[in-house]
Amino acid sequence: MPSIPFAKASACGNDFLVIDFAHAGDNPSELSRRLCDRHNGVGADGVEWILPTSEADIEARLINADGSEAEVSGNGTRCVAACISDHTGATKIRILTGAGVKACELTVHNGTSFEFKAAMGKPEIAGELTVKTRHHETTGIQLSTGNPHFVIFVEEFEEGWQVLADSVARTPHFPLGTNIEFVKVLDRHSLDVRLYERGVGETQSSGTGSCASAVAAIHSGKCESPVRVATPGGAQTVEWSGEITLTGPATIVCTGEFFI
Ligand SMILES: N[C@@H](CCC[C@H](N)C(=O)O)C(=O)O
Repeated sequence: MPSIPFAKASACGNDFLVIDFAHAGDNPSELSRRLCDRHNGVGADGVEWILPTSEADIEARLINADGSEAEVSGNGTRCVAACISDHTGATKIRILTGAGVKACELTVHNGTSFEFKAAMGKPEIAGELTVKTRHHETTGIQLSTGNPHFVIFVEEFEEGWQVLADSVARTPHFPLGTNIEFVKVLDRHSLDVRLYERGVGETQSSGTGSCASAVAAIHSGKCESPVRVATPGGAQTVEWSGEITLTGPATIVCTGEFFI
């Protein structure tokens, strides 16, 4: 039976399959959709397809659960780093993504659980934007942390926030789509965040989303670096002074074979 070997890893509940690109076949987008299907596949928020490169230790190409390609994932990059470290014992891993090389440094290791501090580059802050949808007018901060984000500060997470996020992301303001973060400021160094990701929907956590939330909070004077970003799946720490660094866990959950 032809099959594809995979590793599944989770970073604060944001789960990824890490697979050699040699198995991607001629339609990686369709294959990723099948693999990520939570009922008929392995189940994941995305696939990190890995391949050799001369520019870093490894290249990782991210395909979201819906088959769309994304520039980078903060959590997915740490999941790749965990798999590489598990195989080679390396403690410093440079990963080429669609948003440049991300350097990951191992900070904690216990069995199949890892923690890395990753250099995530410089954010590009487009600024405040008001988006009108059928029933709402929503103001947020539009920025890129390698991929697109729209950060909305809220007092409380209102019921149905996922529906609002979906309709905001579909407006013409975001021709390439966007990830949406609803952000509650807890104090000068901590946030509570809910995430609605491009190509996935609601997720437990997001690395680039945590970076975007912290950068938007610091930029608008609500917080100071470092910022602890709590999400339903767990917490990560974001530091920002020029470059962003992101510290968080990644656990290898299982390995297996997907029958094609
Ligand atoms: N969960 C990720 C972001 C994954 C990519 C995103 N869905 C997009 O399309 O930009 C993270 O941890 O950063």
